Amino acid sequence: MSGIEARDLSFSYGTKQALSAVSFDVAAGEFCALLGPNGAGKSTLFSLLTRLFTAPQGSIKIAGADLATRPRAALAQMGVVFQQTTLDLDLSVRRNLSYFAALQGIGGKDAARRIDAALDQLNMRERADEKARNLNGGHRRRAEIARALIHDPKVLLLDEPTVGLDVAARQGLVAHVHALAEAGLCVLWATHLTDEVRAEDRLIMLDQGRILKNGMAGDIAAGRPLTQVFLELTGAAQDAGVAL
Ligand SMILES: Nc1ncnc2c1ncn2[C@@H]1O[C@H](COP(=O)(O)OP(=O)(O)OP(=O)(O)O)[C@@H](O)[C@H]1O
Repeated sequence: MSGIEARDLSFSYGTKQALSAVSFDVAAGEFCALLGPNGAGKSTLFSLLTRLFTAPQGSIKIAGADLATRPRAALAQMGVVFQQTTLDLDLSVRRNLSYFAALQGIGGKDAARRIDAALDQLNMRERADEKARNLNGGHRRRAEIARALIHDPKVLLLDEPTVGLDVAARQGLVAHVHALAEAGLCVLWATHLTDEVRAEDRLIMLDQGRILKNGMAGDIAAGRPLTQVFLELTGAAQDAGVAL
């Protein structure tokens, strides 16, 4: 399998159980929304998938490579966009990308070709020579996604990448990343916003460290507004004192 295979993942912070027996697959060419309210366990799951934390039990395969026993091979197939921006704001977009390429052992003409290709995929080539500081939030995010694609990964992980963006920039980013999945990439997109999920996406609904639903978003919504289904299933509306 060329995407993500996660089996029986659990994780605790001391006595606080953040994930319980989480298993799922995301295939190549799939856009999978990982939807969960605050505290659901999305960031913890990302930390396990990116090997920031070691899973005490269960297993993770990235493009067929086991993260525990073949970490280099697994991480080489992974592009990651973290919740907090990690661009150097004083450098141009191109320079940010070329530093990342150098870290991956990619240089010279090969790096230049890959950087142009990645920027084209995000429609960012025209901005290549602008300082990251001068870009708006949406363009900074697109530059970060381009950077995550330079080494040509098979899997792209994004942890709530639209936080702080206005509606137009959010929609633009969602559309760009869907296009990447349509081109064959396996995408895992963590969010707590139901309007970022399309009916044809895979949807994994996470709450209190457990998977509540895993299937096609349209099937899970079953003709009802996804927001309402999500609020009912997670009990979030009740917690917030909102009548549905
Ligand atoms: N360092 C930590 N120490 C103790 N508990 C933690 C720690 N980090 C997270 N938790 C708890 O683990 C659970 C899962 O948190 P996590 O950050 O993974 O959720 P999340 O879905 O990413 O939430 P958000 O959308 O708010 O970022 C929560 O109950 C959280 O309070």
